[in-house]
Amino acid sequence: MKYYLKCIECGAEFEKTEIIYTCKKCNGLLDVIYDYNEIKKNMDMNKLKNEAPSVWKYKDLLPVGIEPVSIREGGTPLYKCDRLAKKIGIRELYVKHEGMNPTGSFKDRGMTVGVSKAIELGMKTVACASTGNTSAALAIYGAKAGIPSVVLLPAGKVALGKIGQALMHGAKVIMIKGNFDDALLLVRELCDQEPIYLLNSINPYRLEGQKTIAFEIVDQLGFTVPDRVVLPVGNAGNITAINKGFKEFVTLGITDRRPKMTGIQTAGACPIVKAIKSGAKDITPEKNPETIATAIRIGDPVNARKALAAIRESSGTAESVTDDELVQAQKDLAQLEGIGVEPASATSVAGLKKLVDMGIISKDETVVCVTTGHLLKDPEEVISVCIEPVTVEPTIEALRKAIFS
Ligand SMILES: Cc1ncc(COP(=O)(O)O)c(C=O)c1O
Ligand SMILES: N[C@@H](CCOP(=O)(O)O)C(=O)O
Repeated sequence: MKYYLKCIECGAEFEKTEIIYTCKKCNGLLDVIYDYNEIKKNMDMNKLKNEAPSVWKYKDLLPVGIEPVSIREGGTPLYKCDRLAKKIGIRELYVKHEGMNPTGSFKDRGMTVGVSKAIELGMKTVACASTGNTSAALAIYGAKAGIPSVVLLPAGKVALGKIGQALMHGAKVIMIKGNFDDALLLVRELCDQEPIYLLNSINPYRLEGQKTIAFEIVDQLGFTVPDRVVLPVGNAGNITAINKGFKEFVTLGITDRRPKMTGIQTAGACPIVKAIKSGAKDITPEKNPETIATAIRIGDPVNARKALAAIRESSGTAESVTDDELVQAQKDLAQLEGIGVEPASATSVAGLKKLVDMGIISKDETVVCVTTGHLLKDPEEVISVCIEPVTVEPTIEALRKAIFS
């Protein structure tokens, strides 16, 4: 398949065989560009309409030419959430639950493509910085591929389940005395100096896997497009990737419009929201991001330039929510719809509610919220925000008392 890398800033083009993460001329972010006419010519519409969704269903739009390193990622449920919609006050709400991926987050979509690409390029070791989920996914796909993985985590700020995954799947886990942004700078330096393949979202190939969320949403809505997609934003790769997916379906003539991309951050870590609200060209990095949603505790999102463009060109918006608001949304998802998510994921629903209350999102819109990670990722947060279980003597009287009084 024909494709190449193109700088989003200066337009410089690079061969698909080059091992680069940013533009060699201006250091801008890179995009993967395909020959859409060729893809269109060879597109199997019958397969597209009838095969069950999964990342590799869309392999004609993915930059991998080998048998992929896969553990059946994607094909996550799109739930119609009428009780939650009623509580928020909108007509039609869906939740795309990415927590149902093999490692419990959307990162698997990126890593199945990213680690496959590493193998195709002949790389022997992979690495990332992570707030947790990226490291879990890298460890698992590295294990499946049979190559070592190195993960740098901000010490003391990663949810337990994610560290457990990275350790058990055999990654070299290194705690950095700093935040995620510090860890990312460090791992970029390492990968520039050593033959280690960087698989954070600055790697344009990894983001290609994540655009399949858009393809699946269209697929699962019977080849229609929602008015709006709302999702959490941290390092800002996912909102960029999903927007690219929707754009590609329009380019290929599969759909005829795109949803408004709406990014949600927390009040303690919201550089993208501030830039959108002020109309600034760039973000101002935040030095000390802080939030209960450790997955998006990020002050200097590396994909900010792509994400700001995605939000603006899709006529979307961005909003911040408090930790209290996201915990309430996490409970609503769990108790009204049976959808268990980690704190960062619940920002999508909290943000939707806030934007509906503010009158910015119309009650008549069809909205898809993306819930990015599973509840079991962060059991400590769950325990800290829920009522403690009661302990009773093993008698029917004590049991009755505990239940009925
Ligand atoms: C659970 C979860 N939700 C949301 C995000 C934010 O995604 P992105 O960094 O692509 O903006 C992340 C990671 O950053 C995450 O782990
Ligand atoms: N939440 C992310 C942080 C950024 O990872 P990225 O590689 O997608 O930029 C994580 O899980 O580590």
